[in-house]
Amino acid sequence: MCFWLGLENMRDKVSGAQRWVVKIGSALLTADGKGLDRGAMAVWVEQMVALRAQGVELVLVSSGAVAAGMSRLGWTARPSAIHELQAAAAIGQMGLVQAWESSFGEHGRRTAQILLTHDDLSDRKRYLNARSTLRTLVELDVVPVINENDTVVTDGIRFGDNDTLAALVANLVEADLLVILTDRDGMFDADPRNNPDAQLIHEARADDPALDAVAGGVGGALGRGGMQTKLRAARLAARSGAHTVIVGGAIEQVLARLKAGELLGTLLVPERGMLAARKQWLAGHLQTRGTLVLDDGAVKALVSDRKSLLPVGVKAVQGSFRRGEMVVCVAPDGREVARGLVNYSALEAQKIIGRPSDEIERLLGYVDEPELVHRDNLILVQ
Ligand SMILES: Nc1ncnc2c1ncn2[C@@H]1O[C@H](COP(=O)(O)OP(=O)(O)O)[C@@H](O)[C@H]1O
Ligand SMILES: N[C@@H](CCC(=O)OP(=O)(O)O)C(=O)O
Repeated sequence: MCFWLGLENMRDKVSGAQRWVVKIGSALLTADGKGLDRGAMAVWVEQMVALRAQGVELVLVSSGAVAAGMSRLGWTARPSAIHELQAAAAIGQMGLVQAWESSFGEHGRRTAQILLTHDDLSDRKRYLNARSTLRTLVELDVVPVINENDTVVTDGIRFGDNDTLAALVANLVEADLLVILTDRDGMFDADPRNNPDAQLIHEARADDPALDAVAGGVGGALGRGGMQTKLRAARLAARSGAHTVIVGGAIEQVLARLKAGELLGTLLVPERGMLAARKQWLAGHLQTRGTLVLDDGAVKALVSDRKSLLPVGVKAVQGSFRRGEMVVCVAPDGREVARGLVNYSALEAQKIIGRPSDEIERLLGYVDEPELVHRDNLILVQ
């Protein structure tokens, strides 16, 4: 079976990527169940700090809470009772974030803990809230360390779904690259545990149906998802135009070498570019809930200058919508010019339209964003 795309410039997409989501699985982080592998963590941190110094924005998705908790509790076998796994995750999460915090701290870097669920990211309002927190953290030069909130959902600990969570995070922060570090060198054309002759797949299209057959098996003793969830994650990340690399976390200087354009692991390529993918996602998925009537200046700012919509350029608000819902933007003559995800509810929007953004705090008592609709969340009607 041959997946080689023969596209030499594909690795440029990896080395040129400006925003990376790096996901590290339990199998790697916990040295086969003997607690957190702090030495390995320090080596990845060193590389992530170097990437940051080269201008790469980083978000880390770290598994390992259950495994770290099991080791703190002295449990040698993974329990099957979900409530025990949840308790282990709650205990282990403390050690996990402490370890990342102190390791990044040695390089003068700060970290922040974010616990998310898939449901959080399918709810429009929570999606925008998570997005603005993460954007702000990245702007503040802090590395967000994300795990699933295992106390309130159990999919992650049942199915090893942190791969999917990492892909959803890649969509959320509009990453151009998702790097999934695992205990194998990448995706092989058969499960290497049972097939010693299995060959590493270097490159493939994320949507190639032939990959389903090779990613069939489930994961190891600590990790749970195996290649299946990694492939699903790559496909999800591809929906917002991100490339995915599945690669061995133990490979020496793995992140630094990927940045240098070296051919490591398995590169899964999206079918569409980032902007086209995001606009298609916006266009396809949402019902509209209201209308914003713009003045001529705002129409020009959106259509000719490709800017965000600020409250100052809106003359009227129609309909009833909440933060995160889709609204239609019309010109003074009623012609639709764009649609997008709105940052404020209809009631809030009523209070801030026609006003400069620096007055939002005085008018509402808080500020979510200076824009009413951010240009990344806006599709122009051609
Ligand atoms: N085609 C394949 N190529 C590589 N690994 C595979 C494949 N199919 C199944 N696997 C298994 O997936 C495991 C990695 O997944 P998992 O245990 O969930 O790790 P992680 O904790 O890193 O998410 C590997 O150890 C490997 O045995
Ligand atoms: N939230 C869980 C992650 C579940 C899991 O097994 O994920 P992974 O090792 O990435 O396949 C934990 O931190 O233990």
